[in-house]
Amino acid sequence: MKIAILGAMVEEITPLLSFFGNHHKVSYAGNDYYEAHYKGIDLVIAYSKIGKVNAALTASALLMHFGCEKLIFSGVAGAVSPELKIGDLVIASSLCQHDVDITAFGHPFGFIPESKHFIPSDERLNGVAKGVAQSKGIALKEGIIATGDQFIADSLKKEWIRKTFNADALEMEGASVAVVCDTLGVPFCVLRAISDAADMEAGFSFDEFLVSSAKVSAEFVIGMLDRL
Ligand SMILES: Nc1ncnc2c(CN3C[C@H](CSc4cnccn4)[C@@H](O)C3)c[nH]c12
Repeated sequence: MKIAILGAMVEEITPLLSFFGNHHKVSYAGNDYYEAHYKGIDLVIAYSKIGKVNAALTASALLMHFGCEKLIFSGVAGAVSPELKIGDLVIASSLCQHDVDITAFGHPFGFIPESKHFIPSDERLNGVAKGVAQSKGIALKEGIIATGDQFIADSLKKEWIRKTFNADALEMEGASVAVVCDTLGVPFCVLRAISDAADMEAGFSFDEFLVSSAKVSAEFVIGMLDRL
């Protein structure tokens, strides 16, 4: 089994590279891919750089060039649901693009013709995650994650996203990874730990909690590998 573990920022995969110490770096199409092995699983670990375009390119390379058969995204996110606090884990039930707007042609926000409005994650991978959460006594919220090419630091924008997409968390890469994996028929899940509340304090909160929240997500992903 060959599994991809993808982040957007180097901080999101650093805990993974530390854990899987014995890795081999392959540079390809503008990214560095780290190959490792863990309990009989071949791993390819990478970070895409920020945003939907970068994430789509790296996810495509992981599947089409490296032949990964499953993809797990690990990283941080802004909270939309008031239940979610810093460090809390959320796994996507489905993902959408909050910055897609062709409503002028009668389409709902986030909808592109011949595409899915909300892309569903793989139920089996999500089930593994829930099992890990239960066995470790960790809270894991399953909900809609909204993706867009904007760092949201504004309660009004955040509220619009919550109202328009019923989102529980937001970030900048998940839905594009979802489109790539769903289109290529590769099971995926998107796991994120909360780094901020996507409000006017978001920038400061993000800077303070990026590293610790990225570690929460990465450690959880490692726990999932033991159950795959
Ligand atoms: N409030 C929020 N809005 C949108 N996305 C997020 C995220 C998730 N990641 C972090 C990072 C922010 S941009 C970036 C740019 N420069 C430095 C650091 N981060 C981007 O990869 C998306 C956490 N909180 C978010």
